[in-house]
Amino acid sequence: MRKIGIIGLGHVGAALAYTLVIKGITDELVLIDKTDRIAYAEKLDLENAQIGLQTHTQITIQDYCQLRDAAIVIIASAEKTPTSRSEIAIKQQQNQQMLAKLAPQIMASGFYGILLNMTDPCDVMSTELQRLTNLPQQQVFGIGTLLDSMCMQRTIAETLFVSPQNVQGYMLGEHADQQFTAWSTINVNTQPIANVLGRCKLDYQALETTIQQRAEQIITGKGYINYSVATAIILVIQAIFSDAHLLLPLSSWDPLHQVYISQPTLIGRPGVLRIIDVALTANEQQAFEQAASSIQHKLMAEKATALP
Ligand SMILES: NC(=O)c1ccc[n+]([C@@H]2O[C@H](COP(=O)([O-])OP(=O)(O)OC[C@H]3O[C@@H](n4cnc5c(N)ncnc54)[C@H](O)[C@@H]3O)[C@@H](O)[C@H]2O)c1
Repeated sequence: MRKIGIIGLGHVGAALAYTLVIKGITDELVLIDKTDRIAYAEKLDLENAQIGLQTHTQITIQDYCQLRDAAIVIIASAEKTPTSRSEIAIKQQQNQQMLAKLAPQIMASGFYGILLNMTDPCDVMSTELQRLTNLPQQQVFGIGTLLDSMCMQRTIAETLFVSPQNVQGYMLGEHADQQFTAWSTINVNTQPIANVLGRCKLDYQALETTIQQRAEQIITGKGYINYSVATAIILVIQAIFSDAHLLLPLSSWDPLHQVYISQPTLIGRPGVLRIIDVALTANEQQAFEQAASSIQHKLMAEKATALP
């Protein structure tokens, strides 16, 4: 039996629950939100939706004990959707306090599966979540720059008139605040992007700006991102269930910097299998170091404000 838990049934959690149900990816789904009526309404709506499906998903709500034998729990709870990426930092303290309440309840159930964190600031909160649950680092990670990398694939694909699937490579660093396009990792139609851009005389800086603006435009436009992020989470869930050994830019533990940071991460049934070292250019390595410092700084600021 495949069992998944979702904590936080806002825009992301609800879109994810719907996608899991209509694709028949999980046999059991545990839905938890701080508001009972939201969880109850989502259960009824998803149960009605199943009348038109050939698959069945058993849905239970508001019961942390049900997480005991879940394979994966997705943390999609937040105090309030940030309306801009800069607001994410302001929400950090509230979200940290929220995770401090959730984590003991998850662990009290006897849960020993994989925790996938969505809550922003993603790298900081993933670090916190591992500390709070004390689960092995292999079993805790965040969505990191996966969605941002999808934005990069789409932007480059549209510019060069190719399928986004023909664009491989990563956005790395700290999701939202200090993320960067690792140009040296990007191939288009198997060619290094440097060759392709050189031929088309395209400007890296202009392209980087368009990539970075893509997610921001969605957030300013409708106030949140849900469909694309739900798809990104489904990709991770299926890689875990099928033990795919898939390489994705996720927020995983970096022993050198002692933080979670978005880096190329190999995913399979146990969770993180290993981090893949990519040869970055000197500038990209510097951007990665800055991202690590930014995450460390936010964690230290959090500790300082937590003191009595
Ligand atoms: N990394 C990414 O690419 C990415 C993309 C989209 C969203 N996000 C992040 O995902 C998180 C969720 O986004 P959203 O748009 O769904 O937010 P939202 O505000 O729509 O939903 C949050 C939900 O969490 C619930 N909640 C709050 N406190 C809770 C608690 N203690 N226990 C259980 N539930 C609780 C709220 O009731 C609400 O339903 C945010 O932190 C957002 O920034 C990350």
